[in-house]
Amino acid sequence: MIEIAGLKKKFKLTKDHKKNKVDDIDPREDKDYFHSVRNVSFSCAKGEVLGLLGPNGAGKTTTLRMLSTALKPDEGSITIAGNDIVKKPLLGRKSIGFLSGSTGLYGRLTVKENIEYFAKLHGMSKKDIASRCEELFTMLDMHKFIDKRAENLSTGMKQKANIARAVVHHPDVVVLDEPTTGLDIMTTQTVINFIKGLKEQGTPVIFSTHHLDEVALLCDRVAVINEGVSCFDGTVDEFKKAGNSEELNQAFINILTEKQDV
Ligand SMILES: Nc1ncnc2c1ncn2[C@@H]1O[C@H](COP(=O)(O)OP(=O)(O)OP(=O)(O)O)[C@@H](O)[C@H]1O
Repeated sequence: MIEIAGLKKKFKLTKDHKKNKVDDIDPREDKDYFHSVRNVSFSCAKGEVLGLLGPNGAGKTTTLRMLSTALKPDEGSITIAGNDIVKKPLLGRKSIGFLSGSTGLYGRLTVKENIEYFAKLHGMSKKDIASRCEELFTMLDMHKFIDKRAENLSTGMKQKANIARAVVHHPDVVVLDEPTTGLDIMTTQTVINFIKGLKEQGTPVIFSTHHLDEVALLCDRVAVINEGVSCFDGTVDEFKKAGNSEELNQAFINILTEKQDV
């Protein structure tokens, strides 16, 4: 179980930003700071998949980077099995498997060498590394390219390898930032099946997406962020009810625009 409560994160504005400021000021901007995340709360229990939704710039990536401990929240708590990982970031790094757009691989190493290397960094034994790699290479359909250098991979192969890297240490919670963006249909399906597999194993999964068909296929819960503030957290059925539509895209638009009587 992971519980996120009252997260806030602001960034100091640079001189360049202030200089290039346009008239249409974002409500999240004050004199010196941009308040990317102003009040975000949601939770995801064992065996649940949560879809994190929001328009471009809503604060999803900033929120997920706080869950990964890459960013320290200004306020709020992130609790996994009773431990606040904001206060215990090392424990957080162990507990969370995080995939972001900038998750990287060493180009000169093969895929297998990369995954083994990150497993070693997590202190896994040789035996555990061998069995975990075999499991992940099968789940993510990677066997055909595990001996290729990472610098020679296609976008889809790279993403699968990055996912394997993110979860190699059996994290308690898996957090994926737009895991299917830019992938072809076959690779998207493999990633969707992989998330289903994590769910079956009881691992809570939180992923951000702009694709509501993925929410329909995978999610038990939905959290919506708009301009850095949580505006919905509940089950998929509650989401449809709150958005007054059986159709997820329409429910999402209605929740954002509060036209819930449409
Ligand atoms: N380091 C930073 N300094 C200033 N502003 C930032 C910084 N990082 C993010 N922001 C701003 O915070 C807001 C939220 O960004 P974030 O990347 O979290 O949004 P998002 O919901 O993931 O968007 P998208 O769906 O487009 O990926 C954006 O307006 C962004 O420009």
